[in-house]
Amino acid sequence: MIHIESVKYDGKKIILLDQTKLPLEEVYLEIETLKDLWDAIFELKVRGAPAIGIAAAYGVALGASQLTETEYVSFFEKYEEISDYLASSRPTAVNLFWALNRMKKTLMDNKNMAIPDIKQILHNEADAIKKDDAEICTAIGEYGLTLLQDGMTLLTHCNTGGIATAKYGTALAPIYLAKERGMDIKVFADETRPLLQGARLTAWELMKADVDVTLITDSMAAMVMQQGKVDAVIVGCDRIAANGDTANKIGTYGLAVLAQKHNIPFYVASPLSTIDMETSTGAEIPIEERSATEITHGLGKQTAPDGVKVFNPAFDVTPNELITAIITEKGIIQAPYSEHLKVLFV
Ligand SMILES: CSC[C@H]1O[C@H](OP(=O)(O)O)[C@H](O)[C@@H]1O
Repeated sequence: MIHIESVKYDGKKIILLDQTKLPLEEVYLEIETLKDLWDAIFELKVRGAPAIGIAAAYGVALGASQLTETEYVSFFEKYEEISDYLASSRPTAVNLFWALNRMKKTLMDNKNMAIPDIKQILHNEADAIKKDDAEICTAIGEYGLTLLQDGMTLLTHCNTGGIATAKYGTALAPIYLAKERGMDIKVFADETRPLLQGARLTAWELMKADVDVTLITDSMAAMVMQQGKVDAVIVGCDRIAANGDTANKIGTYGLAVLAQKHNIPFYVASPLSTIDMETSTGAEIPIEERSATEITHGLGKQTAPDGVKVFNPAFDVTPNELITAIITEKGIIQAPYSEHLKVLFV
């Protein structure tokens, strides 16, 4: 697999692969202000729960590096403003908050250090979050691989590949490892309306890795399952509640219902950083609602009448009872999730 780093930081600027330009252009943005980073996260120039967390970690490191406060109390106050600002960019992917919390803890754990040293420590911690994520996604790939057999066809939704993480991705990680080990795995990729992450990003990523991928519209998923063409569904996630209810890209819940109807395993691939034990059920997961124009003017072309009412939730919640297993870096978790997820955090 050709690894593309979608988020980098050199101490003065964050370099982001602009995912809104794919698949036609590979454009890298040089982000030097917090507003530009906030906008990049909100506009999905950087996207995917783990990648959002990594970008936010570099965001507070960048913001801290630009602070002029020379003593801890005022430095910390300004730092909190930076962190709270980035936390307001998108509400659903818990990795954003997990990364910001880890960075703030690092700052507080080093409050007796000199300010210049604190700034370097924050940079190092953000690098560690990225490095950890690459190892975590590799481990998710290894565990996910144990669920795959040569000749299987998988269906996936949205984009959960290398560009959404530090490497390999989550749901795509086992697919990449299978390819690297010479296994014959085929993939149906849902285009994933309205922003088409599946068509624009997953199809692009998998073709670059020479994986056999077939693009379908979201509405075709039912038919390919009905025709017996899908051996398993594997998706990513943005937040898993303590009982296993899972928020993921809009359309995921429908796939889970279809998978149950057709007796097809439904797997969720998730780093522990996307499991939110503070949120007890899916009903409490904040679901981002996005602008009407993403639907009425999909990618710039008007396809609906002016003034039409629109509902545009970016995510939905799959009840835990529809999930066959959750693939994490610590192993494959099955129901009862309330019991089995808790064990991961002891
Ligand atoms: C490993 S990516 C997880 C998750 O993030 C995506 O959402 P978005 O494209 O809005 O950032 C999608 O829900 C993926 O499954």
